[in-house]
Amino acid sequence: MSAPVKGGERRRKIPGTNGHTAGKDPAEGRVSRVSGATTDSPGRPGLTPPPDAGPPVRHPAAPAPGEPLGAHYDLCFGCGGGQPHGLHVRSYAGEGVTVTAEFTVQPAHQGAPGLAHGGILVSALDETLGSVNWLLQAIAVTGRLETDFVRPVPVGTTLHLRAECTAVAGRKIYSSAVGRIGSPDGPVAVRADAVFIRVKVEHFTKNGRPDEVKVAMTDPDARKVARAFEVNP
Ligand SMILES: CCCCCCCCCC(=O)SCCNC(=O)CCNC(=O)[C@H](O)C(C)(C)COP(=O)(O)OP(=O)(O)OC[C@H]1O[C@@H](n2cnc3c(N)ncnc32)[C@H](O)[C@@H]1OP(=O)(O)O
Repeated sequence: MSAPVKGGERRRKIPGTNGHTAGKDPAEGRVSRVSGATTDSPGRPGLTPPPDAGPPVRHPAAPAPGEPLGAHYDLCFGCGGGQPHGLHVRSYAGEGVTVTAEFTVQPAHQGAPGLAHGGILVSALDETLGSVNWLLQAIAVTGRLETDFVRPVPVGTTLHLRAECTAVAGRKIYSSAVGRIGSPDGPVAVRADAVFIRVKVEHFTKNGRPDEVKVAMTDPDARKVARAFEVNP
């Protein structure tokens, strides 16, 4: 199912495309799968923006490029400081509607001996992609996330992630991300495309634990609260 591509990296063969991805990966300087070939299933909402999608617009109140985004919730597995075995992803606003992030693989994150578990890598991608929504000042949850695992990631590696919003259509926010080993220019280990769906705070109070949402909303860090719950579409 995979076709070899440059540098020994492999990409999924996309049905009907002769194995080539038509799109440009923002981190690779080519057209993204999101805007090019589709992996969408018939009758299922997918990762290809519809024709009426527009470019993402960075919100005027978005943090400046280089500014750390911090955690949106202390107990978040991806970014929270209160999860001993969490990922402790550190993310930073980038130019435009982009985010960079770093995640160091710990022994608690292993799948095979000495190597990161694939689900952990997806979580790091999800966290980074989710942080991009803050630059739109949008509260959104992951609807769909598709990942290519390109290289194994050893324990102790710092994964350098970069995510970019590529399109917005109504409540749908389309983004892509890449994770590189050891440095922002290192070899690609993982890539992902995702669609996030804007939600209101009721998504968390109705589906989660309302009392804990209330407590989180009293956090003295007003920016954290706004990022997590208060910026509504
Ligand atoms: C708070 C700060 C966060 C910072 C970073 C966090 C990083 C981590 C992010 C996460 O991991 S979030 C947790 C994982 N995700 C979830 O738990 C979401 C679970 N799913 C849902 O709650 C609902 O399915 C969802 C809110 C996504 C959609 O339900 P709705 O009833 O609100 O939407 P609806 O079904 O009416 O669909 C709205 C639009 O989204 C589209 N859509 C919905 N689900 C989709 C999907 N799965 N894939 C693609 N598109 C989807 C749908 O086709 C439609 O498009 P159109 O407007 O064009 O008609």
